[in-house]
Amino acid sequence: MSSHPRNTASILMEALPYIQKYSGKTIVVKYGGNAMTEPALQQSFARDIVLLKQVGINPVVIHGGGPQIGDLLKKIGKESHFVDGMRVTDAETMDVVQMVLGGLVNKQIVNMINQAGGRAIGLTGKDGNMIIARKLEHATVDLGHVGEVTEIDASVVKMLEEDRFIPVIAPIGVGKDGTSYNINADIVAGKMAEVLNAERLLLLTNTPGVLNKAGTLLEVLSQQDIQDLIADGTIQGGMLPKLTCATDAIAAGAKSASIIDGRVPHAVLLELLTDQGVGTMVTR
Ligand SMILES: Nc1ncnc2c1ncn2[C@@H]1O[C@H](COP(=O)(O)OP(=O)(O)O)[C@@H](O)[C@H]1O
Ligand SMILES: CC(=O)N[C@@H](CCC(=O)OP(=O)(O)O)C(=O)O
Repeated sequence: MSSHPRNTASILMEALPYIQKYSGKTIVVKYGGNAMTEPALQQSFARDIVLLKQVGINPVVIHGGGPQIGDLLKKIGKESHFVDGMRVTDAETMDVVQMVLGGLVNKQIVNMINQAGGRAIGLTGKDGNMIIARKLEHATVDLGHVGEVTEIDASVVKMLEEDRFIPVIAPIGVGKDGTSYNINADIVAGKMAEVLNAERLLLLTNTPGVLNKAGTLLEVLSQQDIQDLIADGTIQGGMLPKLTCATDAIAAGAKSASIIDGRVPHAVLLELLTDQGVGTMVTR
């Protein structure tokens, strides 16, 4: 006997309690540069975001664009260097970061969401003095214009949310003196989730989630697990800022943070509105 294929009614019945649970709540979604490479996946991401808004949930999109910054740097003959998952950012690189994140990538995502039937507004952290930052001091390397968030004024985000818009935010901060800062998008997403008191924080990336040394997906991670996995080198590179921000968001009151596989079509809907998870959930 073959099992019955899932019909629309059963899918909707499964989604309904989740829609009720998240109705009127904010969900911060970090859309990583590695997860946004294929047009079909971009469209399914945009559809998911629009659908959330249409059923009364408030998505706030924070995007990355590391590979896209790397591509333009390469075209002008500059190599990318990363330390602990952070791009070493001299003044010229900072200009490229602003062009790529604030211009190209931000407007591509805005356009995708609008094409899918939503009303997205793209901003950087400079708009409305939203993301105030200072230089991130690293113990051994001068990271240049890499910033850390000192303050987020989310009033513009709240205003947009209430007015049926979907905010799409590039992780560029500004110092009190007007200096521009390049901030890892995961960190911005985590801080934004804290400030907005978001119900969920989803970080979309290009792996199934957090993997152990044998390459097996770790579906749930506690704070202690994370410390152990960082200490033994299992978690490294681009995964470090994700788990730092997940840990910080949870310490600040978020119930959970999830690192999910952005290569799975409709990953956002699957993670939020079905019983099935698509990655790693970080808990207390
Ligand atoms: N334990 C781990 N499990 C999964 N990925 C890991 C792990 N440790 C390091 N990584 C790396 O982190 C990367 C994801 O971070 P990053 O490249 O910054 O993605 P994004 O652009 O989505 O932010 C993965 O592609 C992988 O190379
Ligand atoms: C300081 C720092 O590293 N900033 C990142 C900002 C973009 C980002 O975070 O992009 P992904 O999410 O696609 O990795 C960068 O320059 O690549």
